[in-house]
Amino acid sequence: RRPKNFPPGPAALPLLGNLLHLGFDNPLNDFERLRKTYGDVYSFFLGPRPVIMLNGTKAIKEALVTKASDFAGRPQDLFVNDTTEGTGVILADYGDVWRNHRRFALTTLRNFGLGKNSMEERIHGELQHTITEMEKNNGKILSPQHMFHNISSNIICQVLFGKRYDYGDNFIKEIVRCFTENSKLANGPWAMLYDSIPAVRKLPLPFKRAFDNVKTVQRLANGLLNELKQMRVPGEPQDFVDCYLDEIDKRRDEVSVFTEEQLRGNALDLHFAGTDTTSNTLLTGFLYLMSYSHVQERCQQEIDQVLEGKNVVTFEDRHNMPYMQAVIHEVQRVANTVPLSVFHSTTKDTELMGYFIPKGTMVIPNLSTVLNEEGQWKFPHEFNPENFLNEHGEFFKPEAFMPFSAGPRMCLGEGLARMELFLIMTTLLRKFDFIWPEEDGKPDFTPVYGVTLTPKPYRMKVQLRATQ
Ligand code: HEM
Repeated sequence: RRPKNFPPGPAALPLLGNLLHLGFDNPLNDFERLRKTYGDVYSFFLGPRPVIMLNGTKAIKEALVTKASDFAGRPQDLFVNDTTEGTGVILADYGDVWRNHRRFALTTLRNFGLGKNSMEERIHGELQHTITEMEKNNGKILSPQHMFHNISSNIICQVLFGKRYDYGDNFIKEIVRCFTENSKLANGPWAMLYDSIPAVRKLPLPFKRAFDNVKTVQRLANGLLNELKQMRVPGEPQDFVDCYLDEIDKRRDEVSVFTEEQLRGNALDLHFAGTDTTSNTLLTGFLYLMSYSHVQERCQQEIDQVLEGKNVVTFEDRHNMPYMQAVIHEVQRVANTVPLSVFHSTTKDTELMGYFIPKGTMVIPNLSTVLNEEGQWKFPHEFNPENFLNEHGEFFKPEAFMPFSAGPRMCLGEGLARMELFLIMTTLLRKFDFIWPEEDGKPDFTPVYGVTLTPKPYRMKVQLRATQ
Protein backbone atom coordinates (compact mmCIF):
# COMPACT_ATOMS: atom_id res chain seq x y z
CA ARG A 1 0.00 0.00 0.00
CA ARG A 2 1.24 3.47 -0.89
CA PRO A 3 1.36 5.93 2.03
CA LYS A 4 -1.02 8.92 1.85
CA ASN A 5 -0.05 11.50 -0.79
CA PHE A 6 2.73 9.23 -2.03
CA PRO A 7 3.66 9.60 -5.76
CA PRO A 8 1.32 7.55 -7.99
CA GLY A 9 2.25 4.40 -9.86
CA PRO A 10 1.07 1.01 -11.09
CA ALA A 11 -0.78 -1.38 -8.78
CA ALA A 12 1.61 -3.89 -7.23
CA LEU A 13 1.36 -7.65 -6.68
CA PRO A 14 1.91 -9.07 -3.20
CA LEU A 15 5.50 -10.30 -2.75
CA LEU A 16 6.67 -9.43 -6.28
CA GLY A 17 5.66 -5.77 -6.28
CA ASN A 18 5.98 -4.42 -9.83
CA LEU A 19 8.74 -6.80 -10.87
CA LEU A 20 6.63 -8.05 -13.79
CA HIS A 21 6.16 -4.50 -15.12
CA LEU A 22 9.88 -4.20 -15.83
CA GLY A 23 11.75 -5.69 -18.78
CA PHE A 24 14.42 -7.94 -17.35
CA ASP A 25 17.19 -7.16 -19.84
CA ASN A 26 16.72 -3.42 -19.98
CA PRO A 27 13.95 -1.71 -17.98
CA LEU A 28 14.74 1.82 -19.30
CA ASN A 29 11.91 1.73 -21.86
CA ASP A 30 9.46 0.51 -19.20
CA PHE A 31 10.50 3.36 -16.91
CA GLU A 32 9.84 5.79 -19.78
CA ARG A 33 6.40 4.21 -20.34
CA LEU A 34 5.52 4.56 -16.64
CA ARG A 35 6.63 8.20 -16.73
CA LYS A 36 4.22 8.89 -19.59
CA THR A 37 1.36 7.45 -17.53
CA TYR A 38 2.20 8.73 -14.04
CA GLY A 39 4.33 11.87 -14.53
CA ASP A 40 7.83 13.00 -13.57
CA VAL A 41 7.64 11.70 -10.01
CA TYR A 42 6.10 8.24 -9.76
CA SER A 43 6.48 5.17 -7.60
CA PHE A 44 6.70 1.42 -8.04
CA PHE A 45 7.43 -1.53 -5.78
CA LEU A 46 10.55 -3.68 -5.73
CA GLY A 47 9.05 -6.59 -3.81
CA PRO A 48 7.60 -4.94 -0.69
CA ARG A 49 9.92 -1.92 -0.98
CA PRO A 50 8.47 1.32 -2.42
CA VAL A 51 10.74 3.13 -4.86
CA ILE A 52 10.40 6.69 -6.17
CA MET A 53 11.52 7.37 -9.71
CA LEU A 54 12.58 10.94 -10.53
CA ASN A 55 12.46 12.11 -14.14
CA GLY A 56 13.49 15.30 -15.87
CA THR A 57 15.67 18.23 -14.85
CA LYS A 58 13.12 19.96 -12.61
CA ALA A 59 12.33 17.00 -10.33
CA ILE A 60 15.92 15.77 -10.14
CA LYS A 61 17.35 19.22 -9.35
CA GLU A 62 14.69 19.90 -6.75
CA ALA A 63 15.50 16.64 -4.97
CA LEU A 64 19.27 16.40 -5.31
CA VAL A 65 20.19 20.10 -5.17
CA THR A 66 17.40 22.12 -3.50
CA LYS A 67 16.62 19.42 -0.92
CA ALA A 68 20.15 18.08 -1.00
CA SER A 69 20.53 16.55 2.46
CA ASP A 70 16.98 15.09 2.46
CA PHE A 71 17.86 12.98 -0.58
CA ALA A 72 21.55 12.24 0.08
CA GLY A 73 21.17 8.78 1.64
CA ARG A 74 21.83 5.41 0.04
CA PRO A 75 19.42 2.47 0.37
CA GLN A 76 20.85 -0.41 2.38
CA ASP A 77 20.03 -4.11 2.31
CA LEU A 78 20.20 -4.40 -1.47
CA PHE A 79 22.16 -6.86 -3.58
CA VAL A 80 24.90 -4.25 -4.17
CA ASN A 81 25.29 -3.56 -0.44
CA ASP A 82 25.66 -7.26 0.31
CA THR A 83 28.29 -7.76 -2.39
CA THR A 84 30.41 -4.87 -1.06
CA GLU A 85 29.94 -5.98 2.57
CA GLY A 86 28.98 -2.47 3.66
CA THR A 87 32.38 -0.89 2.94
CA GLY A 88 33.42 1.85 0.52
CA VAL A 89 32.19 5.36 -0.21
CA ILE A 90 29.77 4.84 -3.12
CA LEU A 91 27.10 2.96 -1.17
CA ALA A 92 27.80 4.40 2.28
CA ASP A 93 24.68 5.90 3.83
CA TYR A 94 24.57 9.64 4.61
CA GLY A 95 26.63 10.12 7.76
CA ASP A 96 30.16 10.32 9.15
CA VAL A 97 31.66 7.29 7.40
CA TRP A 98 30.56 8.62 4.00
CA ARG A 99 31.39 12.28 4.78
CA ASN A 100 34.93 11.55 5.99
CA HIS A 101 35.75 9.17 3.16
CA ARG A 102 34.34 11.45 0.49
CA ARG A 103 36.32 14.42 1.84
CA PHE A 104 39.46 12.30 2.11
CA ALA A 105 39.13 10.97 -1.47
CA LEU A 106 38.49 14.45 -2.90
CA THR A 107 41.47 15.96 -1.07
CA THR A 108 43.77 13.12 -2.07
CA LEU A 109 42.72 13.29 -5.73
CA ARG A 110 43.22 17.06 -5.67
CA ASN A 111 46.67 16.74 -4.11
CA PHE A 112 47.74 14.31 -6.81
CA GLY A 113 46.58 16.78 -9.46
CA LEU A 114 49.21 19.25 -8.31
CA GLY A 115 52.97 19.11 -8.08
CA LYS A 116 55.54 17.41 -10.22
CA ASN A 117 54.04 14.07 -11.08
CA SER A 118 50.69 15.67 -11.75
CA MET A 119 47.59 13.91 -12.95
CA GLU A 120 48.15 15.31 -16.45
CA GLU A 121 51.60 13.74 -16.61
CA ARG A 122 50.23 10.42 -15.38
CA ILE A 123 47.51 10.46 -18.04
CA HIS A 124 49.98 11.34 -20.80
CA GLY A 125 52.40 8.68 -19.54
CA GLU A 126 49.70 6.04 -19.72
CA LEU A 127 48.50 7.28 -23.10
CA GLN A 128 51.92 6.54 -24.56
CA HIS A 129 51.27 2.82 -24.01
CA THR A 130 47.98 3.06 -25.89
CA ILE A 131 49.63 5.02 -28.70
CA THR A 132 52.37 2.37 -29.01
CA GLU A 133 49.68 -0.31 -29.19
CA MET A 134 47.85 1.62 -31.91
CA GLU A 135 51.06 2.34 -33.87
CA LYS A 136 51.80 -1.38 -33.88
CA ASN A 137 48.38 -1.89 -35.44
CA ASN A 138 48.63 0.99 -37.91
CA GLY A 139 46.36 0.34 -40.91
CA LYS A 140 44.83 -2.69 -39.18
CA ILE A 141 41.50 -3.38 -37.56
CA LEU A 142 41.45 -3.81 -33.79
CA SER A 143 38.96 -4.27 -30.94
CA PRO A 144 39.25 -1.27 -28.63
CA GLN A 145 37.34 -2.70 -25.62
CA HIS A 146 40.31 -3.88 -23.58
CA MET A 147 42.47 -0.95 -24.60
CA PHE A 148 40.10 1.66 -23.19
CA HIS A 149 39.44 -0.35 -20.04
CA ASN A 150 43.20 -0.72 -19.56
CA ILE A 151 44.00 2.95 -19.95
CA SER A 152 41.26 4.07 -17.53
CA SER A 153 42.15 1.33 -15.06
CA ASN A 154 45.86 2.13 -15.13
CA ILE A 155 45.32 5.85 -14.58
CA ILE A 156 43.32 5.20 -11.43
CA CYS A 157 45.74 2.39 -10.37
CA GLN A 158 48.58 4.90 -10.47
CA VAL A 159 46.67 7.25 -8.20
CA LEU A 160 45.58 4.47 -5.84
CA PHE A 161 48.57 2.15 -5.79
CA GLY A 162 51.37 4.12 -7.46
CA LYS A 163 51.73 1.48 -10.16
CA ARG A 164 50.47 0.50 -13.58
CA TYR A 165 50.02 -2.92 -15.13
CA ASP A 166 51.02 -4.23 -18.55
CA TYR A 167 48.00 -4.68 -20.76
CA GLY A 168 48.35 -8.47 -20.65
CA ASP A 169 48.84 -8.61 -16.86
CA ASN A 170 46.63 -11.16 -15.19
CA PHE A 171 46.03 -9.16 -12.01
CA ILE A 172 44.38 -6.27 -13.80
CA LYS A 173 42.63 -8.43 -16.39
CA GLU A 174 40.99 -10.35 -13.58
CA ILE A 175 39.94 -7.25 -11.60
CA VAL A 176 38.50 -5.54 -14.69
CA ARG A 177 36.68 -8.74 -15.68
CA CYS A 178 35.09 -9.12 -12.23
CA PHE A 179 34.02 -5.47 -12.09
CA THR A 180 32.60 -5.29 -15.60
CA GLU A 181 30.67 -8.51 -14.98
CA ASN A 182 29.33 -7.21 -11.66
CA SER A 183 28.32 -3.92 -13.24
CA LYS A 184 25.97 -5.88 -15.50
CA LEU A 185 24.76 -8.23 -12.73
CA ALA A 186 24.08 -5.38 -10.28
CA ASN A 187 21.15 -3.82 -12.18
CA GLY A 188 20.14 -7.04 -13.91
CA PRO A 189 17.14 -9.33 -13.46
CA TRP A 190 18.71 -11.60 -10.85
CA ALA A 191 19.70 -8.64 -8.68
CA MET A 192 16.12 -7.33 -8.97
CA LEU A 193 14.85 -10.70 -7.80
CA TYR A 194 17.37 -10.69 -4.93
CA ASP A 195 16.19 -7.20 -3.90
CA SER A 196 12.50 -8.02 -4.23
CA ILE A 197 12.30 -11.40 -2.49
CA PRO A 198 14.75 -11.81 0.42
CA ALA A 199 13.77 -15.50 0.70
CA VAL A 200 15.70 -16.33 -2.51
CA ARG A 201 18.98 -14.80 -1.35
CA LYS A 202 20.54 -18.00 -0.06
CA LEU A 203 19.62 -20.01 -3.17
CA PRO A 204 22.33 -20.97 -5.67
CA LEU A 205 21.03 -18.60 -8.38
CA PRO A 206 23.16 -16.68 -10.91
CA PHE A 207 23.59 -13.70 -8.56
CA LYS A 208 26.02 -15.90 -6.60
CA ARG A 209 28.52 -15.20 -9.35
CA ALA A 210 28.79 -11.57 -8.22
CA PHE A 211 29.76 -12.69 -4.73
CA ASP A 212 32.44 -15.01 -6.20
CA ASN A 213 33.76 -12.09 -8.24
CA VAL A 214 33.94 -9.92 -5.13
CA LYS A 215 35.88 -12.65 -3.29
CA THR A 216 38.36 -12.81 -6.20
CA VAL A 217 38.81 -9.03 -6.23
CA GLN A 218 39.23 -8.89 -2.46
CA ARG A 219 41.87 -11.63 -2.53
CA LEU A 220 43.82 -9.77 -5.20
CA ALA A 221 43.44 -6.46 -3.35
CA ASN A 222 44.61 -7.97 -0.04
CA GLY A 223 47.80 -9.23 -1.70
CA LEU A 224 48.49 -5.84 -3.25
CA LEU A 225 47.74 -3.90 -0.05
CA ASN A 226 50.13 -6.11 1.95
CA GLU A 227 52.82 -5.50 -0.64
CA LEU A 228 52.25 -1.72 -0.48
CA LYS A 229 52.30 -1.77 3.33
CA GLN A 230 55.78 -3.33 3.28
CA MET A 231 57.10 -0.73 0.86
CA ARG A 232 55.67 2.45 2.32
CA VAL A 233 57.60 5.10 4.24
CA PRO A 234 55.17 6.54 6.85
CA GLY A 235 54.71 10.29 6.40
CA GLU A 236 55.96 10.23 2.80
CA PRO A 237 52.87 9.15 0.86
CA GLN A 238 53.28 8.27 -2.82
CA ASP A 239 49.70 7.27 -3.55
CA PHE A 240 46.15 7.01 -2.17
CA VAL A 241 46.92 3.86 -0.14
CA ASP A 242 49.93 5.51 1.56
CA CYS A 243 47.82 8.58 2.37
CA TYR A 244 45.09 6.38 3.85
CA LEU A 245 47.57 4.40 5.98
CA ASP A 246 49.02 7.70 7.26
CA GLU A 247 45.47 8.75 8.15
CA ILE A 248 44.95 5.50 10.12
CA ASP A 249 48.22 6.17 11.99
CA LYS A 250 47.24 9.75 12.73
CA ARG A 251 43.96 8.66 14.30
CA ARG A 252 45.27 5.61 16.13
CA ASP A 253 44.24 6.97 19.54
CA GLU A 254 40.65 7.84 18.61
CA VAL A 255 37.57 5.91 17.51
CA SER A 256 38.00 6.38 13.78
CA VAL A 257 36.13 5.57 10.58
CA PHE A 258 39.48 4.98 8.83
CA THR A 259 40.21 1.26 9.00
CA GLU A 260 42.08 -1.23 6.83
CA GLU A 261 38.82 -2.87 5.81
CA GLN A 262 37.50 0.50 4.67
CA LEU A 263 40.77 1.16 2.86
CA ARG A 264 40.19 -1.94 0.74
CA GLY A 265 36.53 -1.06 0.15
CA ASN A 266 37.35 2.52 -0.82
CA ALA A 267 40.24 1.58 -3.12
CA LEU A 268 38.05 -0.99 -4.90
CA ASP A 269 35.19 1.53 -5.17
CA LEU A 270 37.43 4.15 -6.74
CA HIS A 271 38.94 1.61 -9.11
CA PHE A 272 35.53 0.38 -10.24
CA ALA A 273 33.98 3.85 -10.46
CA GLY A 274 37.02 5.22 -12.29
CA THR A 275 37.35 2.41 -14.82
CA ASP A 276 33.98 1.22 -16.09
CA THR A 277 32.60 4.75 -16.50
CA THR A 278 35.45 6.47 -18.32
CA SER A 279 36.19 3.49 -20.56
CA ASN A 280 32.57 3.09 -21.67
CA THR A 281 32.34 6.82 -22.38
CA LEU A 282 35.48 6.58 -24.52
CA LEU A 283 34.10 3.53 -26.34
CA THR A 284 30.88 5.39 -27.10
CA GLY A 285 32.88 8.43 -28.19
CA PHE A 286 34.97 6.60 -30.77
CA LEU A 287 31.94 4.69 -32.04
CA TYR A 288 30.19 7.98 -32.81
CA LEU A 289 33.31 9.68 -34.17
CA MET A 290 33.78 6.84 -36.68
CA SER A 291 30.15 7.02 -37.70
CA TYR A 292 30.09 10.83 -37.95
CA SER A 293 33.36 11.28 -39.83
CA HIS A 294 32.65 14.98 -40.53
CA VAL A 295 32.62 15.56 -36.76
CA GLN A 296 35.92 13.69 -36.41
CA GLU A 297 37.47 15.81 -39.20
CA ARG A 298 36.30 19.06 -37.65
CA CYS A 299 37.81 18.03 -34.29
CA GLN A 300 41.11 17.30 -36.03
CA GLN A 301 41.12 20.67 -37.79
CA GLU A 302 40.63 22.47 -34.49
CA ILE A 303 43.24 20.32 -32.73
CA ASP A 304 45.84 20.92 -35.50
CA GLN A 305 45.23 24.63 -35.47
CA VAL A 306 45.28 25.17 -31.69
CA LEU A 307 48.17 22.79 -30.97
CA GLU A 308 50.41 23.83 -33.86
CA GLY A 309 54.03 23.77 -32.66
CA LYS A 310 53.08 22.22 -29.30
CA ASN A 311 54.35 18.83 -28.24
CA VAL A 312 51.48 17.73 -26.05
CA VAL A 313 48.00 18.96 -25.32
CA THR A 314 47.31 20.31 -21.82
CA PHE A 315 43.98 20.44 -20.02
CA GLU A 316 44.19 24.25 -20.20
CA ASP A 317 44.05 24.04 -24.02
CA ARG A 318 40.38 23.09 -23.77
CA HIS A 319 39.52 26.79 -23.35
CA ASN A 320 40.70 27.38 -26.94
CA MET A 321 38.86 24.36 -28.33
CA PRO A 322 35.11 25.02 -28.22
CA TYR A 323 34.31 22.39 -30.82
CA MET A 324 36.32 19.62 -29.12
CA GLN A 325 34.69 20.55 -25.81
CA ALA A 326 31.25 20.41 -27.44
CA VAL A 327 32.00 16.99 -28.95
CA ILE A 328 33.20 15.50 -25.66
CA HIS A 329 30.14 16.81 -23.80
CA GLU A 330 27.87 15.53 -26.57
CA VAL A 331 29.56 12.13 -26.30
CA GLN A 332 28.84 12.12 -22.57
CA ARG A 333 25.24 13.14 -23.22
CA VAL A 334 24.50 10.35 -25.70
CA ALA A 335 26.65 7.80 -23.84
CA ASN A 336 24.41 8.23 -20.79
CA THR A 337 27.01 6.14 -19.02
CA VAL A 338 25.31 5.80 -15.61
CA PRO A 339 21.64 5.96 -16.68
CA LEU A 340 20.00 5.53 -13.28
CA SER A 341 22.78 7.25 -11.31
CA VAL A 342 23.54 5.39 -8.07
CA PHE A 343 20.34 4.86 -6.09
CA HIS A 344 19.59 7.42 -3.37
CA SER A 345 17.34 7.30 -0.31
CA THR A 346 15.66 9.89 1.84
CA THR A 347 17.34 10.75 5.13
CA LYS A 348 14.12 12.12 6.71
CA ASP A 349 10.40 12.57 5.97
CA THR A 350 10.25 15.09 3.16
CA GLU A 351 8.19 16.52 0.30
CA LEU A 352 8.83 16.69 -3.40
CA MET A 353 6.68 18.49 -5.96
CA GLY A 354 3.71 18.28 -3.63
CA TYR A 355 4.15 14.58 -2.71
CA PHE A 356 5.01 13.15 0.70
CA ILE A 357 8.07 10.89 0.82
CA PRO A 358 8.86 9.14 4.12
CA LYS A 359 12.36 8.73 5.56
CA GLY A 360 14.25 5.71 4.18
CA THR A 361 12.46 5.61 0.79
CA MET A 362 14.59 4.45 -2.11
CA VAL A 363 14.92 7.12 -4.83
CA ILE A 364 16.19 6.60 -8.39
CA PRO A 365 17.25 9.71 -10.31
CA ASN A 366 16.73 8.67 -13.94
CA LEU A 367 19.52 10.69 -15.54
CA SER A 368 18.60 9.44 -19.04
CA THR A 369 15.43 11.53 -18.86
CA VAL A 370 17.51 14.67 -18.29
CA LEU A 371 20.17 14.00 -20.90
CA ASN A 372 17.59 13.64 -23.67
CA GLU A 373 14.82 15.85 -22.29
CA GLU A 374 12.82 17.74 -24.89
CA GLY A 375 12.93 21.49 -24.28
CA GLN A 376 16.40 21.26 -22.69
CA TRP A 377 18.36 20.45 -25.85
CA LYS A 378 18.43 21.79 -29.40
CA PHE A 379 18.68 18.21 -30.71
CA PRO A 380 17.63 15.90 -27.84
CA HIS A 381 17.44 12.71 -29.91
CA GLU A 382 20.46 12.92 -32.22
CA PHE A 383 24.23 13.07 -31.89
CA ASN A 384 24.96 16.72 -32.57
CA PRO A 385 27.72 18.82 -30.93
CA GLU A 386 25.58 21.91 -31.68
CA ASN A 387 23.81 21.03 -28.43
CA PHE A 388 26.78 22.65 -26.68
CA LEU A 389 27.55 25.54 -29.06
CA ASN A 390 25.84 28.94 -29.06
CA GLU A 391 25.11 31.03 -32.15
CA HIS A 392 28.69 32.41 -32.06
CA GLY A 393 30.21 28.92 -32.08
CA GLU A 394 31.20 29.27 -28.40
CA PHE A 395 30.99 26.35 -26.02
CA PHE A 396 28.24 26.46 -23.38
CA LYS A 397 26.91 23.89 -20.92
CA PRO A 398 23.10 23.64 -20.56
CA GLU A 399 21.88 23.01 -17.00
CA ALA A 400 20.53 19.61 -18.07
CA PHE A 401 24.07 18.33 -18.64
CA MET A 402 24.11 15.98 -15.66
CA PRO A 403 25.99 12.78 -16.50
CA PHE A 404 27.78 13.04 -13.14
CA SER A 405 24.46 13.64 -11.32
CA ALA A 406 24.15 16.62 -8.95
CA GLY A 407 24.18 17.60 -5.27
CA PRO A 408 26.26 16.26 -2.38
CA ARG A 409 26.49 12.70 -3.79
CA MET A 410 27.57 13.91 -7.23
CA CYS A 411 30.42 11.96 -8.79
CA LEU A 412 33.61 12.71 -6.88
CA GLY A 413 35.79 11.73 -9.84
CA GLU A 414 34.29 14.30 -12.21
CA GLY A 415 37.48 16.38 -12.37
CA LEU A 416 39.63 13.37 -13.16
CA ALA A 417 37.13 11.96 -15.66
CA ARG A 418 36.86 15.26 -17.56
CA MET A 419 40.64 15.57 -17.72
CA GLU A 420 40.99 11.99 -18.97
CA LEU A 421 38.32 12.35 -21.63
CA PHE A 422 39.82 15.59 -22.97
CA LEU A 423 43.48 14.56 -22.97
CA ILE A 424 42.85 11.05 -24.32
CA MET A 425 40.42 12.00 -27.08
CA THR A 426 42.42 15.04 -28.21
CA THR A 427 45.76 13.22 -28.24
CA LEU A 428 44.42 10.20 -30.12
CA LEU A 429 42.51 12.27 -32.68
CA ARG A 430 45.60 14.38 -33.30
CA LYS A 431 47.62 11.29 -34.12
CA PHE A 432 45.20 8.86 -35.76
CA ASP A 433 42.17 8.59 -38.01
CA PHE A 434 39.55 6.18 -36.70
CA ILE A 435 37.64 4.40 -39.44
CA TRP A 436 34.59 2.13 -39.24
CA PRO A 437 35.38 -1.19 -41.02
CA GLU A 438 32.91 -1.39 -43.94
CA GLU A 439 32.82 -5.19 -43.71
CA ASP A 440 31.24 -4.93 -40.23
CA GLY A 441 27.96 -3.59 -41.65
CA LYS A 442 26.22 -0.66 -39.99
CA PRO A 443 27.28 0.48 -36.49
CA ASP A 444 24.85 -0.55 -33.74
CA PHE A 445 24.40 2.25 -31.23
CA THR A 446 22.10 0.30 -28.88
CA PRO A 447 23.99 -0.05 -25.59
CA VAL A 448 24.07 -3.05 -23.27
CA TYR A 449 22.25 -2.18 -20.05
CA GLY A 450 23.79 -2.38 -16.56
CA VAL A 451 24.87 0.06 -13.82
CA THR A 452 26.84 1.47 -16.74
CA LEU A 453 25.69 1.43 -20.36
CA THR A 454 28.25 -0.26 -22.59
CA PRO A 455 28.43 -0.12 -26.39
CA LYS A 456 28.18 -3.56 -27.98
CA PRO A 457 31.70 -4.82 -28.84
CA TYR A 458 32.87 -3.25 -32.10
CA ARG A 459 36.05 -2.97 -34.15
CA MET A 460 37.92 0.05 -35.47
CA LYS A 461 40.54 0.65 -38.14
CA VAL A 462 43.38 2.83 -36.86
CA GLN A 463 45.37 4.85 -39.37
CA LEU A 464 48.28 7.21 -38.55
CA ARG A 465 47.35 10.62 -39.92
CA ALA A 466 49.35 11.98 -42.84
CA THR A 467 50.44 14.97 -40.69
CA GLN A 468 52.08 12.64 -38.13
C1 HEM B 1 32.75 9.58 -17.42
C2 HEM B 1 33.05 9.16 -16.23
C3 HEM B 1 32.14 9.13 -15.03
C4 HEM B 1 30.77 9.26 -14.95
C5 HEM B 1 29.78 9.48 -16.08
C6 HEM B 1 30.41 9.14 -13.55
C7 HEM B 1 29.12 9.24 -13.06
C8 HEM B 1 28.78 9.10 -11.73
C9 HEM B 1 27.43 9.16 -11.22
C10 HEM B 1 26.18 9.40 -12.05
C11 HEM B 1 27.48 8.97 -9.88
C12 HEM B 1 26.31 8.89 -8.91
C13 HEM B 1 26.07 10.22 -8.22
C14 HEM B 1 24.85 10.19 -7.32
O1 HEM B 1 24.69 9.27 -6.55
O2 HEM B 1 24.01 11.11 -7.43
C15 HEM B 1 28.87 8.79 -9.53
C16 HEM B 1 29.33 8.59 -8.23
C17 HEM B 1 30.65 8.37 -7.94
N1 HEM B 1 31.73 8.39 -8.79
FE1 HEM B 1 31.67 8.76 -10.79
N2 HEM B 1 31.55 8.93 -12.82
C18 HEM B 1 32.64 8.93 -13.68
C19 HEM B 1 33.97 8.78 -13.34
C20 HEM B 1 34.46 8.59 -12.08
C21 HEM B 1 35.85 8.48 -11.72
C22 HEM B 1 37.03 8.63 -12.68
C23 HEM B 1 35.89 8.24 -10.38
C24 HEM B 1 37.09 8.01 -9.48
C25 HEM B 1 38.06 8.76 -9.33
C26 HEM B 1 34.53 8.22 -9.88
C27 HEM B 1 34.16 8.03 -8.57
C28 HEM B 1 32.86 8.10 -8.09
C29 HEM B 1 32.51 7.89 -6.68
C30 HEM B 1 33.47 7.51 -5.56
C31 HEM B 1 31.12 8.07 -6.58
C32 HEM B 1 30.26 8.00 -5.33
C33 HEM B 1 30.12 9.38 -4.71
C34 HEM B 1 29.32 9.40 -3.42
O3 HEM B 1 28.55 8.49 -3.17
O4 HEM B 1 29.48 10.36 -2.63
N3 HEM B 1 33.68 8.44 -10.94
N4 HEM B 1 29.65 8.88 -10.68
